[in-house]
Amino acid sequence: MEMESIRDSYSLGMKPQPKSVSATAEWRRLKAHARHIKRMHLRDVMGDAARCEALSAEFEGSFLDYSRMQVTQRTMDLLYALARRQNLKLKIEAMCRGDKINTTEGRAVLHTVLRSAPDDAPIVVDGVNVVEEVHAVLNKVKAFSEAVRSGEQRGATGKLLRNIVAVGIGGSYLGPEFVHEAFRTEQQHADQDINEFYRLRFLSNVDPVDVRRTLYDLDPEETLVIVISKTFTTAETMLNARTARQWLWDAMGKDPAVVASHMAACASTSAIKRVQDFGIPQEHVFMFWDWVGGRYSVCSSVGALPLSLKYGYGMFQRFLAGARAVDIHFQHAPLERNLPVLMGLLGVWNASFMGYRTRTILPYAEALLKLPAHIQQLAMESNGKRVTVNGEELDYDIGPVDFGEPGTNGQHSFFQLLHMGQVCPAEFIGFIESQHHLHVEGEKIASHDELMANFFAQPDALAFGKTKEELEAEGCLPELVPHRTFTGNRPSLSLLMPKVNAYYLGQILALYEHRTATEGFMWNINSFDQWGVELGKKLARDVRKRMQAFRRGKETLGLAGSFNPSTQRLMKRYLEYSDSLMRVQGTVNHRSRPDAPQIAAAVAAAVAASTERNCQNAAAAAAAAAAAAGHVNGTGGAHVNGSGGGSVNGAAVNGVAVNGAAAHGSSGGGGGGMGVNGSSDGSGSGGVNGAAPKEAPTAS
Ligand SMILES: O=P(O)(O)OC[C@H]1O[C@](O)(CO)[C@@H](O)[C@@H]1O
Repeated sequence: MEMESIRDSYSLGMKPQPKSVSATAEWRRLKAHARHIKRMHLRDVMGDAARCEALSAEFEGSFLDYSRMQVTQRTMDLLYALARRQNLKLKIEAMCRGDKINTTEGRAVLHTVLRSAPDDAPIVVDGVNVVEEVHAVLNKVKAFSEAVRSGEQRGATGKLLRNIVAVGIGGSYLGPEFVHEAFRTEQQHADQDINEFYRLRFLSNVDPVDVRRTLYDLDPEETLVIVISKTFTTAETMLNARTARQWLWDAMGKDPAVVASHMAACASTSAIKRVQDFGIPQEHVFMFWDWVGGRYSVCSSVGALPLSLKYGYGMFQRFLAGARAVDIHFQHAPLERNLPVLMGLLGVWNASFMGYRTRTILPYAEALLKLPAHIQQLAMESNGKRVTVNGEELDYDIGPVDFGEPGTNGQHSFFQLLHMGQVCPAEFIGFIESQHHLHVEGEKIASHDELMANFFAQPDALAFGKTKEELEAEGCLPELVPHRTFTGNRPSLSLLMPKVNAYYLGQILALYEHRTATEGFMWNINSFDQWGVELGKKLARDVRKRMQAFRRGKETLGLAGSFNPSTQRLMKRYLEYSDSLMRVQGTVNHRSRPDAPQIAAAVAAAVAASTERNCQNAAAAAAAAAAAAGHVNGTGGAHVNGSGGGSVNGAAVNGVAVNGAAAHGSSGGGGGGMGVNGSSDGSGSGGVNGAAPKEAPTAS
């Protein structure tokens, strides 16, 4: 469909849009109203019981109180008027029926179908009923996860597959991880010993430290690696996937049965050829679709597969049910009673009319430790835009910077700024029931009550502040009064939910997905593409090519004409310095934990030497240190093995890989450990626990 016709179909039946929403009368009224509101202080209106009552809404036991937002009923009425002007309800309907509202990619946006019921009315995309496709995949996930958990599906050597390693990044990681973090302590599953038997880990960063941390203590024969990538092209994910595959091959041989038994994939239909080329059999491929954005994909096989393997499919079904409940609420509740719509309108009010450029998410539940990170990607990759759906520059502020931490930890991190720095609207999420009841004998208060005392107190501290007069009345030293005055009038909303279980976790997920979409619809932007992530990836490809050429000796360090002087200088320093360090060979023995101080000593020695601007000293220092360990290889480098260890600056460096140490089957005296290879020529020869690279040192 041509862009024009897609846009026309999308705007079918909608009021004609002015050039910019900021040109509408509704927008101008809100702008004028904001000037009035800025003269209001929350401490002057928070005593109005009728106002507090009016500025709240409830859905299925989840209670939203937004009376500490800098709004009045008039504000909300003006926001509802703008929502109607912006055809908000029609846009929600268009999204949920499968219109191709992601106009720059010509795609529908149908993450709601991921939690549809099997007998829901068909939703057809490009001639296909996607409801049927969704349930075919969910059934496949159910069958596979049950086969693995029952022991029917085992590894290549017959062992149970108890370790699940999910390889993915961005939306192929952050959503599943936030849910995993919450499920881990959810009592309903914790009682099931079988869930404790399984270990779920996420390998997202291409940093070899993430590889090591994820794999170091796992038995490859007991491990199922799931490669999660919509495109199956993301550089970080694919290198980590090849690394994990090599790790499996190192342990069990390069037999196709190894990948067939120990790897699976979640990928979009357009990536199927790449998945097959990687060697993963079709029965282990769990599709999702181009009409599911990465940051909206946790309800697809992206979340379903790892979470069902770890917790059982039933848990994931309850999670989907919670999300579905909010989907229905979002589509049918009136604006004034619609929780995600209210949160979205308040987001628009704060960003576009009150001028707040940041927003903090504060779940008062440690189980939601990873929720802020998920919402960061969801909100900022969706609404961090600069043009409208029609490509016109925005002439109004949108998309705040989102950040957050669980309470009460956040209070000891950035609350100083929240109370006395720039104004940053806060979103407090609290729960009536804890996942874990604890009242220590002799303590006057149960731990969850202590947590929730802060959930109730902090919003008032932000809203009311503490005046100069109050401080003086308390006898505050005059010279401290300016430093201890709290201006207050800092907006927040409070969401009080029953508990963190699978169902309400699904509700939270959908609440924020639909809050994000509401903001985008109001701002007239495309919340479902992400062109902004492309340029950095392309430049990294250029740098990668030059680094590989240098490592292969085909590139002088001049790098002239390729990069600006700053990048050239930085790359030159990195490449020279790391090249010298690579003569310090060691193996990473995944089964032994190099001591952090020892690593620090090794690197400190190399850094100390390099500050004399002579990178050769780094190798000399490291070689001298390793010589002290009695292992010097033929190439003048130093081999510090995984067992006897060596010494660098007096600290024993035990099994430390410094910047791409070559690896080989044995870790010297360390017994059958593994090395993760980045061999000195950068060619990656040998791989994880592979044959020693050609220039690998041999322990004397
Ligand atoms: O699932 P893929 O295709 O590997 O993409 C991973 C992530 O990279 C992005 O495309 C850019 O961050 C995200 O939207 C996506 O979730």
